[in-house]
Amino acid sequence: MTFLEMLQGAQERNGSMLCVGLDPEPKRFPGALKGDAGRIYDFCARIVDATADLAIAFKPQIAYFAAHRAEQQLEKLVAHMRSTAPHVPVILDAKRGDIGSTAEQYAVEAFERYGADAVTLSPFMGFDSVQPYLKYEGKGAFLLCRTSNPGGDDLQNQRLGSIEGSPLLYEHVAKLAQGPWNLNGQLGLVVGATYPVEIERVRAIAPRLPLLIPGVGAQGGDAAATVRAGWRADAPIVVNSSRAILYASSGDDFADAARAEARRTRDLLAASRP
Ligand SMILES: O=c1ccn([C@@H]2O[C@H](COP(=O)(O)O)[C@@H](O)[C@H]2O)c(=O)[nH]1
Repeated sequence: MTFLEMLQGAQERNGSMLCVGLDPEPKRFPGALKGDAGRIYDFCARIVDATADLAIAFKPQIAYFAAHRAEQQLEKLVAHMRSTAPHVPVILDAKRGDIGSTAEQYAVEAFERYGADAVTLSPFMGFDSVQPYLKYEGKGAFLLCRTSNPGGDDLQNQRLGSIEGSPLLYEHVAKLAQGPWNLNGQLGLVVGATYPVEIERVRAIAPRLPLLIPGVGAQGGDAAATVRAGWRADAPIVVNSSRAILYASSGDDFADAARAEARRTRDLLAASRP
């Protein structure tokens, strides 16, 4: 089954556009887990168990594991997701981007070591930095396009020509991903929920691509405006929330609180569909 087929399946089965982001910070863990980097797996597995029937995808952010020397816990966590929620795809948020020979190693890391279904990539180094990932049949890759952070303006909103009407950089990335770069049909784009106008623009350029949309929850993006701008029946949107779900409670009820916040967000997204 391809990544896109998995996404469609999870969207229908769980009635969801919500991606549960896994950004574990031991200092924010509750109770007996607090401060213990050796318990990252335990914390995340509880979140996975509590939200598996509410999510279109899980998105572990690799930095939160690597920073704590917890790569083996990430491997174990992906194996746990496979057995608990085999229908929910795993997007490894790694934002890789390097020359082809190095990209090949990053692709092995994402798809063979961790067994992810999709990965996030920076398109900044061009097509040969993306190509190694496309050789993995059925695996997905989301290219950073119009990111959720304010500094995204610095490059992504620059015009590529001097005349009025020349495309902005993020528009050009969307065109490449929708067209000539999409060799395996599994490319998608990252567009921030903090910029719904740009989501609408990306949707117009790339009507058939899945969009990974971080920025609701802790970053304050407008969930309803996001769905209005990006939703299409035939191209999933994957709206990520990490901290707002993971740290919905700092007490021993953290998994129940995470479930309640995930359900609230899933239902808000569903109710905002045009
Ligand atoms: O443009 C982007 C691309 C990726 N991210 C990642 O998404 C989550 C957001 O976490 P929240 O706690 O929901 O704010 C995090 O892993 C980022 O690295 C993004 O925020 N914006």
